[in-house]
Amino acid sequence: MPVFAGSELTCLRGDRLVFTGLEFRIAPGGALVLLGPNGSGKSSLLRVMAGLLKPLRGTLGWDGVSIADDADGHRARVQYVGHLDAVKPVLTAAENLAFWAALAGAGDPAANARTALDRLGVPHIAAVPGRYLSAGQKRRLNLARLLAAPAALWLLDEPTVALDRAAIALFEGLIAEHRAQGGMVVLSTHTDIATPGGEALHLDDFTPYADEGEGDGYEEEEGAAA
Ligand SMILES: Nc1ncnc2c1ncn2[C@@H]1O[C@H](COP(=O)(O)OP(=O)(O)OP(=O)(O)O)[C@@H](O)[C@H]1O
Repeated sequence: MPVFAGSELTCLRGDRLVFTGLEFRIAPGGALVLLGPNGSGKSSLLRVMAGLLKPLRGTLGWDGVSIADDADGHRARVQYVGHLDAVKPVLTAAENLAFWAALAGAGDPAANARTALDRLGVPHIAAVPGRYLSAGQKRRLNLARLLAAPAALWLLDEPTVALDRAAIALFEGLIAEHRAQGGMVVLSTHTDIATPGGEALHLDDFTPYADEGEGDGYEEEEGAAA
């Protein structure tokens, strides 16, 4: 059974030490909920977990194999939904999803796209260009990626922002289904998202003391986007 784990993780953004000595472990069917105030490092940790940001120190492993030694394998098992929109404005909702499905190697990307939009309760937006979608519709479209391009590990940055109550309930059902099939979920949130049996990880438990950093701590990373 694969286990996704991080050990002694330290993260630097610009010249700011965001967290240090962070540990986590997640098994098939598991859920990890990242909690903490603004700026405590939830998005940074998700990006580290996705392999998009290199930790300053520490290791990440999947089934005992270092992610650093198997970047392609890790990319294939991860679906990362950040809070910046990944919706291409000139493509329709269905084309956006089919693009993601094709990238993940789906046999019939258009069919995956249709099914995913149905499951997210928005089949009617299939032919609507991304630029005309409402904030909540865009969010549903981003989450539909999880179904159109399936992956074992879902990494979700504030996934319920802009969602209405019905969509949140629907999304909680999708998480439960994914976990029941052995999938894993890590998500950050400032609200309650039902993840029965999930574990909470409080980022502020790993915040270094102020004098451990250097400078003003707000120097931007080279070529980085949060
Ligand atoms: N590209 C960047 N360059 C420099 N510093 C950054 C960059 N991105 C984030 N940071 C800093 O890293 C720290 C952690 O930010 P992060 O976005 O991970 O926090 P968060 O817990 O997700 O916050 P929120 O709850 O507001 O979304 C913050 O102090 C932020 O200013």
